Amino acid sequence: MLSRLQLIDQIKRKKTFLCIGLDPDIQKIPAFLQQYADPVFEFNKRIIDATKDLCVAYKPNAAFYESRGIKGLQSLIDTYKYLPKECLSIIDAKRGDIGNTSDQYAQAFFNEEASGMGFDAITVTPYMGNDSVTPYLKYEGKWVIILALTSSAGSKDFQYLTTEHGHLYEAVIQKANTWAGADRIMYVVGATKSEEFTSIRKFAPDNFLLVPGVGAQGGSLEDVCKYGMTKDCGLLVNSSRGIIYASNGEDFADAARSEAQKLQLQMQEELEKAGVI
Ligand SMILES: O=C(O)c1cc(=O)[nH]c(=O)n1[C@@H]1O[C@H](COP(=O)(O)O)[C@@H](O)[C@H]1O
Repeated sequence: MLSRLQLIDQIKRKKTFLCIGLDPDIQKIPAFLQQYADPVFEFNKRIIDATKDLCVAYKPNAAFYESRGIKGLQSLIDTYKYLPKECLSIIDAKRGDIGNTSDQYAQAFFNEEASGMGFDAITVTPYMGNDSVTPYLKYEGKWVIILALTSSAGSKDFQYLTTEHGHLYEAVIQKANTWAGADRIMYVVGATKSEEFTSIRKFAPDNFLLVPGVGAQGGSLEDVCKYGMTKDCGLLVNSSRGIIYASNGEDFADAARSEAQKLQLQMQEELEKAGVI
């Protein structure tokens, strides 16, 4: 469990708000790892060892594990257990279902005794509304990260629809911030949408935003910070492929470290510019 204060303290101490996405595609990880009993876990372990001082969060995306069946689930459990306790552990599961079903999803990812996994945070879709999200918020101290404005091109299909409360993504933020436990809600806003951060901050002045889309998807870290950073930082910026696949040779962990370091140095500059540190 990681409180808001602990998260902010870690950001200031490490001078970074980097979240590293652990999205290991078995086809893309270095071939020499195939000699290990669990190549995916070995890959993640080495990435984590090489980067843990440069980031404040790790985000395994469930798809990359579930696609490998039982073996993948074991890699995910072992990866969860290996994550440094000081870092925020986010399971990127993008779940959303009726309350009775969400209870089971929440147990799967939050209740370590039941499932072997006790992540600090989970990504969820808001489409089914309050009763689909409250089962996650019921877990004291856990974070719920709601999709608001995604980095995908398809975000324009629904998220920009006009409602009486502004665009749909703005209505989502206004509504979710009234729910019990809203102080433990973060929102996903894509780095590719930096021009929208100002309006998002009107409705979510204090919430942390999880921002994927720098690196492989081309979002600008500088713009995200310019429009989205708060006095407490308020941002977790994710990069997955840009870091974990920096090399597919034996030096992959060193290469991942140097990509993470580049982002950390830019983040330090932004934190200094904004007076956070
Ligand atoms: O919820 C997410 O993390 C997410 C939301 C979004 O709008 N866009 C997005 O790319 N993501 C995830 O963030 C990661 C981005 O990976 P890279 O593009 O490789 O850095 C992937 O795990 C995506 O599933």
